[in-house]
Amino acid sequence: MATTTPPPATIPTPAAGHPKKPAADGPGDVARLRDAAGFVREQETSDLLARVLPGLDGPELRAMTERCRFAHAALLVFPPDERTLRAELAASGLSADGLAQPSVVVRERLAARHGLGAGELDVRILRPAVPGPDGEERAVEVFALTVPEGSELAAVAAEERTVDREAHLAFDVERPDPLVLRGLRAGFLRHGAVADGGGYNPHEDGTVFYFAAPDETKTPYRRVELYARGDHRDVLAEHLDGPRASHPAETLLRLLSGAWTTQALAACAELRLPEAMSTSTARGAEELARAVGARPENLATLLRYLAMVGVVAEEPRERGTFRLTEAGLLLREDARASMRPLALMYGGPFYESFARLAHTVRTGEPGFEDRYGENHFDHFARDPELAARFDRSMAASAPMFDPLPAHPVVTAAAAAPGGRTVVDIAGGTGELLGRLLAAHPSLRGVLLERAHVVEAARGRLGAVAERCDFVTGDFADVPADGDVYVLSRVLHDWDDEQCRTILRHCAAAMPPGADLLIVERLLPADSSPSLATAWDLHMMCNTGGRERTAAAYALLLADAGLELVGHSPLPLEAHVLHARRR
Ligand SMILES: C[S@@+](CC[C@H](N)C(=O)[O-])C[C@H]1O[C@@H](n2cnc3c(N)ncnc32)[C@H](O)[C@@H]1O
Repeated sequence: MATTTPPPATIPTPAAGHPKKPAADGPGDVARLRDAAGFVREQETSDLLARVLPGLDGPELRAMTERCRFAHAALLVFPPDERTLRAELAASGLSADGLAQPSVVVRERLAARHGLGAGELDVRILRPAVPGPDGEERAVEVFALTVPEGSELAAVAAEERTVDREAHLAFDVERPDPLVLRGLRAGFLRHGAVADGGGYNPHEDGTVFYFAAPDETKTPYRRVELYARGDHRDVLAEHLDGPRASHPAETLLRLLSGAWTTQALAACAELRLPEAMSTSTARGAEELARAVGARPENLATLLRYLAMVGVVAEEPRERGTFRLTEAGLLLREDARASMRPLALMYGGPFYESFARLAHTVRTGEPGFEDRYGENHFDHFARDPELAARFDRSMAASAPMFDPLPAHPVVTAAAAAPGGRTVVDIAGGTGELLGRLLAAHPSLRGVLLERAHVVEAARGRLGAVAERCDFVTGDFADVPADGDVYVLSRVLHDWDDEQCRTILRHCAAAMPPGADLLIVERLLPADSSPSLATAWDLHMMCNTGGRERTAAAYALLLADAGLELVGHSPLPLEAHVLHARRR
């Protein structure tokens, strides 16, 4: 599908005639069209998905088959003129009377590939219908590049016919919504397909996601398309952000301008732009500028950038007006697990410390300490406003705690007679402990924190604070006699030696049958992309800590006389590790 398609041009139906000989080597276009039609006619969606994505089977294949259906196979042909194109279609058993539209996208791709001006190329698109094995509505998508007799474009045709770069298979997504699209996309990527561009077509009100098929794919088609009716640019932004085949300099330019995204999000939060916007009604830059106290022209520039990264969306039917996306909604102060404080932290103090990353790599000293002259916890402790913002920014990831009240260690403690106690070590403002106590009225809690954080936690815990003791202290003060000990996002703040000390304090305080739950992101054992890899850099630069693999945590635990008995995933790529005394 084209991302932008001008209005249709009608090509008059020619008198029937014999197609001319192909202008180049390899199978002629009639044979290629006939093969494509046969392919479309025969394929069952389920079989085809399994061939496109080898390894896809069982419930995942069934789920995908329920959500998308094979819609067309596409190919590029090279007729010398319109009349021949129609004759070739007829000779291949395809309807020759459809409307032909100019195809902007394929024309531009061809021009870029062969170093030609797009104006020199006439590319049309037709979609003759071909029913599937059970009469399903399908088509062959035919792109036609006009290659007049004797034209120099014959060389282009010869190469394209051999490599068949425009050939692709397309699946229409049934009842598309962000969840379904993310699931399908994840399935494609998991089975070796690679994101390869896409776009939103306002004329058709449809969103297309392109993939390069996996190397082991078992069809002759190397590209696959998922097509979803409607405007799904939020999901598309994620798709386009992934690894793409592009010029190396383009890759680097995108990476080098990454800091601008951090600052655009921080500016958006600072201006309280999300509070002035809605997800349903689009507003123009002038109106928004009045609402947030900004200069309209400059705000329009910021809005366009924010639209590019998917935080706002430009209204396709009314250019220059913008609405908030689901991601943008999270930057509102009053959103559940608001990310506004995080945006201000990453665009503020942590932005400045990251400018010292090379210093950290060279010397081992955290960039934060080089910039502010002290450890980041001490620095925040001396600035109540900053401390409150840091505490709230930690709460932004609180959805990762959602499954923890149902963790077997917690439910067993809650079900045990006599009332059990959960000790949350460096528990912040009690985001996690509060959830555990609210879910299990039989549990009591102890929150150990630094003085200023204890005060904030007392205020935040509300009614469950009655079942909680607040202890001001250090890691050396871990209370004894608890049943479940929690270390959530604490160990990654510290180097290995400091972690051993913290874990030894825990082990010394834990009665023999007690459990320890550790919440952290785990570095993957291989080089697969993960949030932990990014936060590994963040911890190194800001706290002198690090993210670790499960195996590295097992070793640290063992050094403190503890044993890792298992771990399970949590939302936002976090994990909960379960340890006991050996
Ligand atoms: C990254 S936050 C994690 C907070 C909370 N556990 C969570 O997951 O949201 C780390 C916490 O460690 C606390 N902390 C730092 N140094 C500490 C120390 N020496 N003793 C006790 N707590 C400390 C900080 O105040 C901060 O709240």
